[in-house]
Amino acid sequence: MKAAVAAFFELPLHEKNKYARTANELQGYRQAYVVSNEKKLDWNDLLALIKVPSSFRNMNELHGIMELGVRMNYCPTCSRPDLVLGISPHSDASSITILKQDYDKNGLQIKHNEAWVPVKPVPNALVVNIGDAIKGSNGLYKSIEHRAVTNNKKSRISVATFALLDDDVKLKRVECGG
Ligand SMILES: O=C(O)CCC(=O)C(=O)O
Ligand SMILES: [Fe+2]
Repeated sequence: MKAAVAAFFELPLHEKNKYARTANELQGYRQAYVVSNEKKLDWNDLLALIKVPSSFRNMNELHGIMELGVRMNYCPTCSRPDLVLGISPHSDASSITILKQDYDKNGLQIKHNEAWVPVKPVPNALVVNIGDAIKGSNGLYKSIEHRAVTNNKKSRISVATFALLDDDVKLKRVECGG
């Protein structure tokens, strides 16, 4: 999978732009390389896809018709990683997110007690994050704020898969425990 994602991002820009995301579209390719004096901005390329696998069409009450969103991120090396972020701080709109990150590069950080804590990659392991939809339905779980940093030695690829809710689903509190 990583080789396929890398092969896409290594294509010349005019080839990648054949899949460019247009206005009002969530899917497609876009670049976000901007340096600003006021704010750290994103230093990455991304390709987003949204799919509704047929086996998910009669999903559960939480998701309605569940969509799977896949965001492939490519952060090239950056000579000034202090000036940019791979991906700015955010929480995911999903119920859960399953993230594959390069096992030999640090990048992902989560906010814990007001500090950014690196999530050390574990070979062959996936990171599972709780997203806003679970946070909204049950105060016990927190949708985690996270970001990705760049480095000046190696480019980094990550692939995040989001379990997304149908737009019409109303969030409600889930009772836990007994
Ligand atoms: O690159 C990472 O480790 C994080 C990716 C991420 O947060 C996202 O795509 O929503
Ligand atoms: Fe995220």
